[in-house]
Amino acid sequence: MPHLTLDSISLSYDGGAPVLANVSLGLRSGEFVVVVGRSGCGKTSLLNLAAGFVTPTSGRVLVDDAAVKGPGADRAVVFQDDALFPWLSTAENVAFGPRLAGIGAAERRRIADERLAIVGLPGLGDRPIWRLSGGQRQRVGLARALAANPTFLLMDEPLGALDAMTREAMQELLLDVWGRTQAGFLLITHGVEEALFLATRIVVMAPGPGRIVRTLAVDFGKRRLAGESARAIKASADFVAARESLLDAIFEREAA
Ligand SMILES: Nc1ncnc2c1ncn2[C@@H]1O[C@H](COP(=O)(O)OP(=O)(O)OP(=O)(O)O)[C@@H](O)[C@H]1O
Repeated sequence: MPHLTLDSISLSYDGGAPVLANVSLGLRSGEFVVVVGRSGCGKTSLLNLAAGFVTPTSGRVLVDDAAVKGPGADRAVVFQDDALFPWLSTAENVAFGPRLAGIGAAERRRIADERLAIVGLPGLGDRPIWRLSGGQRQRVGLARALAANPTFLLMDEPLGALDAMTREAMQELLLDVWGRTQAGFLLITHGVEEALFLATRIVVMAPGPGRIVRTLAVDFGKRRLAGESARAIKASADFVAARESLLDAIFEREAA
């Protein structure tokens, strides 16, 4: 099974103080790993290492057994800012990667339409980007990431700019897409409930220097995909207990 590995990573930018110290993290196909932690603990740096945008000061980033030397089509990235091209149509945005890969117009359109259907925007391919809502634009960003059939999907606060209701709908969509693709998902969020609802594994980081302080296996997302309602899951005693435990870990509170 394909796996992405961060092995004993340390990172300093430009010879400065260490931002990450001895961080090890694995991501396999079919896993949904969510990284949480206070501002500045190095979450985005971790994702940028996995994406190949940043090189570690020491340690190794591997896909299977091969060293990552830069960005690759196997690792798609979705940012908070959807970063769409306003001068291209929705379908052209989705099929931007396939266009760079030299795929012809008809096949590009087929890929775009299929990915738009997966993210719940069937038939919107011809719409200009400026006529989409914020939530729709974020879906297009997700569809674009899916266009390359990535093995790993790396997401940095993808829902952070959305209003609460759109965000909840997008959480459901992410679960659905994860369930269909069985890619390995790595997501950074400041939302504790979001982390619990989506993850198969939650990784808690702490700053000074950035490091992993706790790892938590959860199955609320799997329960949702098995048909339990989101409301029932979030109101359940085990969800509430897991939320408290996660908050303790993030804010280093002692258990009462
Ligand atoms: N390109 C860079 N050059 C120098 N320092 C950087 C760079 N990127 C991040 N840093 C520093 O590294 C530390 C970790 O930043 P990072 O963005 O990885 O944390 P984060 O946990 O994602 O933060 P937030 O939750 O606020 O987004 C911070 O002190 C930040 O100022």
